[in-house]
Amino acid sequence: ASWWGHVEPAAKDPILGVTEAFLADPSPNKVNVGVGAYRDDNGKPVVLECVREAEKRIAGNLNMEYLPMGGSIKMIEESLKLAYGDDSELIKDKRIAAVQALSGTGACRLFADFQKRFLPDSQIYIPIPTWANHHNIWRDAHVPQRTFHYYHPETKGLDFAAMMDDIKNAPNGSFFLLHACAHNPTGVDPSEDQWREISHQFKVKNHFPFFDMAYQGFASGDPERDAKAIRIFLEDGHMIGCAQSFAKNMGLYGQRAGCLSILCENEIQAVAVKSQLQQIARPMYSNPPIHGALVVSIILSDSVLKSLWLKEVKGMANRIIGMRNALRENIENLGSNLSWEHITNQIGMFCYSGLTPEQVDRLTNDFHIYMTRNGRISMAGVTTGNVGYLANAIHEVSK
Ligand SMILES: Cc1ncc(COP(=O)(O)O)c(CN[C@](O)(C(=O)O)[C@@H](O)C(=O)O)c1O
Repeated sequence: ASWWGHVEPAAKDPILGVTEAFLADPSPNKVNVGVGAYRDDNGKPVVLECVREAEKRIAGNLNMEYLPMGGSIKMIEESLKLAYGDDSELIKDKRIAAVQALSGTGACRLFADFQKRFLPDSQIYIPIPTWANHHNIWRDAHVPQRTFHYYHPETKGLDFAAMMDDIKNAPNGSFFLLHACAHNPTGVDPSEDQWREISHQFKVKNHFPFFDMAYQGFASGDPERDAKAIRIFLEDGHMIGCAQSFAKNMGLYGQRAGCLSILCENEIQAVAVKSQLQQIARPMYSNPPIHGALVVSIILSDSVLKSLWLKEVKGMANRIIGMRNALRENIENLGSNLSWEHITNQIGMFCYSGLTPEQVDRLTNDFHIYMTRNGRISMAGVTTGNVGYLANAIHEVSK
């Protein structure tokens, strides 16, 4: 008998499977608005100027040594300043346990495994809907999942009342997964006032907030503004966890550059927590990749390169905002009698269009347009060259 004859083919990943289907399509006017990867107005991937400059500085000073289990100290330092603030007292007081992670996915997984190991009876509340892979991550970490209301299908906005009910009704001291900005897949974020109410309720209930911040700078174009939710929670004294990614906002997708941080009561606790995070990493991948961490460190620690990065990330955000306006206008000009206001109300990489799975299938089969079946449109794939074609197809399948 064969060893692996019983192994079944895995189901297609709901997001990465769309990319595979797109690549396999020979049609010349195919459009990929599936995976959340930024494209320029020619539909091409972008390597930022600040990254190119960092690469020039690295070239010739090759270093292939192991990083420590916790990763690059410099990259961690710069990541924490981005998330917690340049002059954060918490950083000065060394209260943040932080390790370099394998991008945002790795940061979430490291946290989930840490949560399981040190609070084995805890569970986690995950928003409806959320990034598909969140469910896989906490499932594989064997942390039971609960859900909480987030998106309101009728208004295509936030279901704040239902969300607050779920927060109030959850057992005290529950873990909640929160998207810091640019919620995936809905593009719907709480307002600043709503974040303040959420933070207050989390204090009342002593809930634990775990922020997944995969798009800092990508939502509004301003990393400081996109960290507002985290800053509100920190001002209110919450102990938080935070997953950071440099995949989108620095275009380092394949470099797998990210950071996991856990705010502790004091330095002694932070040292203990960091040492345990390293013990989880060691048998998983031992230590993280060096190159992406070097690029991030060089850009964020050099004032000229950092301001170039800020300009470029704002440019990416602005192009997407421009495409939101263009897509909405194009569909409205075709005489659609549906409301498409949500396309410009929503923020970040994605538009939650409200198209049904069947309508999405028609977009793919009849128009060679690729998006996830939940109707999510990666706005980064929309260009001045394809926005008219996309609008027409959306109108055709939704009228
Ligand atoms: C909320 C959220 N958190 C974490 C990640 C992980 O990203 P990384 O590990 O590369 O830093 C993504 C990326 N999600 C996608 O953009 C997407 O939803 O299309 C895509 O990259 C993916 O992996 O699915 C995300 O949307």
